[in-house]
Amino acid sequence: MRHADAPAPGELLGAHYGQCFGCGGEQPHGLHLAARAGEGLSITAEFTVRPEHQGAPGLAHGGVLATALDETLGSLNWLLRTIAVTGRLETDFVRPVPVGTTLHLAAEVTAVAGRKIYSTATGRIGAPDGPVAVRADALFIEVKVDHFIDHGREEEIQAAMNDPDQIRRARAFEVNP
Ligand SMILES: CCCCCCCCCCCCCCCC(=O)SCCNC(=O)CCNC(=O)[C@H](O)C(C)(C)COP(=O)(O)OP(=O)(O)OC[C@H]1O[C@@H](n2cnc3c(N)ncnc32)[C@H](O)[C@@H]1OP(=O)(O)O
Repeated sequence: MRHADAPAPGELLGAHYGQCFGCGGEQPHGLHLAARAGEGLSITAEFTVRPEHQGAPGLAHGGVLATALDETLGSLNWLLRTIAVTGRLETDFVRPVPVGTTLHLAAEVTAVAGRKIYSTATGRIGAPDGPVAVRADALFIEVKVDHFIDHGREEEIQAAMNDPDQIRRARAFEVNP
């Protein structure tokens, strides 16, 4: 179920953590992916491929495209208000994606079973109805916030926990404030 406090359809989610390689504004080479809440348990997002994202000359690196899918799929957890991490990400690379392309991503939750959240995403070239370049099926696993506190490097964990902005602090860990 979509959480009662989930952002309204059309609302931009903003970065969940400034240092996130997928969405954070403080990562100069990051994807700066912008995700927006959709209807039900769905998300749309956009990401423009920059020269620092290349694999082959003039083309996006496949791992970067997988990151864009992972980040979009991970954003679904904000609609559920569930803390979860990627357990499995199965990716199809259908078309090469040139530098300069804006990839239009769409993701939705397909099922939830206990701690397991199943979801799927596509990335299309140039427009929301453009040709499909990438797609992925994912399994996210719900975790406690201790997952990050126990495994994350101390200095970043402390900095995130000491953030005086309650909403930003909660979102760094994807916790319901
Ligand atoms: C200051 C810092 C702030 C940081 C703030 C971050 C906030 C977060 C926001 C994220 C925003 C988005 C960003 C993108 C999302 C990432 O990229 S997350 C990062 C990448 N992922 C990881 O690092 C996860 C690493 N893996 C793990 O920690 C552990 O393997 C997991 C996933 C927690 C699972 O371990 P576990 O809790 O012991 O669970 P376990 O009992 O083994 O499995 C539970 C169930 O899942 C199934 N399962 C587990 N793994 C798999 C698998 N790979 N395949 C199939 N089934 C599996 C099990 O079979 C089991 O099924 P059932 O028996 O219940 O039917």
